[in-house]
Amino acid sequence: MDNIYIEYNFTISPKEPATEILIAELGNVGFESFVETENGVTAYIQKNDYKAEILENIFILNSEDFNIEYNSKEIEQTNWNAEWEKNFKPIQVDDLVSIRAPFHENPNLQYDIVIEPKMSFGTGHHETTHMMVQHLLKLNLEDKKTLDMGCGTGILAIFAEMKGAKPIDAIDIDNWCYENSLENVERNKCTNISVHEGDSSLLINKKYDLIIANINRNILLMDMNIYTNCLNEKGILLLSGFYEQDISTIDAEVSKYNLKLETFIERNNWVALKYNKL
Ligand SMILES: C[S@@+](CC[C@H](N)C(=O)[O-])C[C@H]1O[C@@H](n2cnc3c(N)ncnc32)[C@H](O)[C@@H]1O
Repeated sequence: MDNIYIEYNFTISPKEPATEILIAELGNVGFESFVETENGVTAYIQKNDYKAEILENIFILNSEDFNIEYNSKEIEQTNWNAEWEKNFKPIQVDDLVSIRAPFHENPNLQYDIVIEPKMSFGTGHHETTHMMVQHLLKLNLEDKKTLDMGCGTGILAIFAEMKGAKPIDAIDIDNWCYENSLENVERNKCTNISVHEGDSSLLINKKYDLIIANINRNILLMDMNIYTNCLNEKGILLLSGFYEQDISTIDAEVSKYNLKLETFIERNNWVALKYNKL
């Protein structure tokens, strides 16, 4: 019985950011693994963990902003790791950074990030993560007190430490991401990162030289006053998780707090913005 799984194929439109939300929800109800597909995601749950409420949860997720449909089938699981290895391809950013799973060969670039994402977001495959790594690459992070808000797998905090940032707080609202970040921090032998489970309520009386927040448009707009309040003078704020057409709304909000947009990167209509505090 243990190796009988139910495979769910979800079709999600538009695909982002609903895929991320769905993966987090499915993780909470016992799904074990996820493979992103062209139109959504395929997720697996052991048959003996399956409960009828799962379908209700998925139904609740449908909203005016996105639509999720699915079909499911029972499968006999043979070698899950082999499936995983087939589907998680290593990533390279600007020929300087490699992001890979422990079972991939090290391509020996300047920076080598090893991530076992399991159910968390943050393998470098997504445009937003890729662009945040590109921004970080260009910065001098030596001894910069850093916050990675919405850390997912911990990838950006880990890269910030590799570039000399310290101390670093990595925060995620999701318990799975918290656990996964702890594992990845250890896997990359990082010693300057504290991982916390929670949200912006953890930021009272905190101060940083650099804040990295790859979350989504609505959370960023909602919490911007708190993030910017934590930023030291001349500090840097990197934001991603939204589309090019959202720049004016985000910029109107961030500009209220004495920050100036210096530059941005765009990739497949996703953007990552760099702000300086005046
Ligand atoms: C787009 S992922 C980014 C992951 C990683 N930082 C990266 O760049 O690949 C966004 C993360 O933000 C987390 N998140 C969502 N809302 C949050 C909130 N209000 N406070 C903190 N984290 C949040 C999600 O659980 C998710 O792991």
